[in-house]
Amino acid sequence: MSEQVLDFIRESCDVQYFPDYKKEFPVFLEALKEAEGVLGSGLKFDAALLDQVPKLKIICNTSVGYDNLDIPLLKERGIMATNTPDVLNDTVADTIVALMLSAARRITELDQFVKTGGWSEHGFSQQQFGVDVHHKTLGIIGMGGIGSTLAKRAYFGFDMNIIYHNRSRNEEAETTYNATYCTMDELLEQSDFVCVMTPLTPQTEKMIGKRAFEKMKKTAIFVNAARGKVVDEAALIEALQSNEILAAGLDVFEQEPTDRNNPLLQMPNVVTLPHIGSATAETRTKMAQLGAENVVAGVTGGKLVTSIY
Ligand SMILES: NC(=O)c1ccc[n+]([C@@H]2O[C@H](COP(=O)([O-])OP(=O)(O)OC[C@H]3O[C@@H](n4cnc5c(N)ncnc54)[C@H](O)[C@@H]3O)[C@@H](O)[C@H]2O)c1
Ligand SMILES: O=C(O)[C@H](O)CO
Repeated sequence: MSEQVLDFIRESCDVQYFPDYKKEFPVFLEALKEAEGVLGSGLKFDAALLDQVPKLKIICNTSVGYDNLDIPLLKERGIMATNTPDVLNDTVADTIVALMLSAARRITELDQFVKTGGWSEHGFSQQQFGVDVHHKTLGIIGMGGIGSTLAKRAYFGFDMNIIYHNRSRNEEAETTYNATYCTMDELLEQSDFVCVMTPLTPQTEKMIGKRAFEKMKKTAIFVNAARGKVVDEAALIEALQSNEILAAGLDVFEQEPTDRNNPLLQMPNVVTLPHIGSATAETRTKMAQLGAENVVAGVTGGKLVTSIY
């Protein structure tokens, strides 16, 4: 949270700032007991915690995903909740393109090859060729804000054929990026790149599992920048180990931070990132500012900018 954003909130509210609330949870909890609003990322409130914070009117998530929040419980308690949609679409879509390119062109693997002397010792061989991204078929599961921003880059920047699966048709993506709606099975069977971009919900949890990987092409590259739990990670590991798919680009994992012994971290054909989809200085500032506007509105009785319900 930048001083600028904190100052914006301070114009209307008393602020107590915890750069890492988990490290000083008892002090944070004491502050929370008096709080009318809370702003942060990954905050979790169960019934027992809510019982201790009677003045709380609003929880502002500084992320677009809000699977950390128990929405039915918050509604029942009359507590408002907000997230940060749209301001991060471009940055997250850029990250996904980076994962696609890195996995297809073996960028991180070859970076290590050069830096550890492999190139000078052994030279470059055709076994190290990658595969093209341009003119391939990109399947997007979850054609929302980020999915359609990715479609734009893939269609205009890489001449890709866009197919998608979503809860409902996205007419803008169909007309602007020539995206074709298809069933999940059709998408899995036809895509060269499968990118999942849905929220984590009871319906999407482990949505991509053994059966889905079996449906994919053997040459498919799987990219997940949504939430780790949308994928059955054991099935992903198995699919990579048995060459059911070619490679993967992952920004998110079932457990974060990932366990050092997670087999995905040992695979040269898997590109990993530490959940940094939106992590640029510019975008994180926009997300914090949007959260700040919401928290001020919630505490002072104003109109919320991006209410979840
Ligand atoms: N890696 C990161 O840093 C990062 C950054 C931003 C968002 N995310 C994740 O990405 C998710 C999507 O973000 P967004 O801003 O595009 O959200 P969004 O709400 O704009 O889009 C999500 C899309 O998924 C679709 N969807 C939901 N359930 C579905 C289902 N069962 N089957 C098919 N489609 C379904 C929705 O209809 C919607 O079109 C977030 O909820 C968050 O979990 C991750
Ligand atoms: O949901 C989100 O916004 C990301 O995961 C965190 O930036």
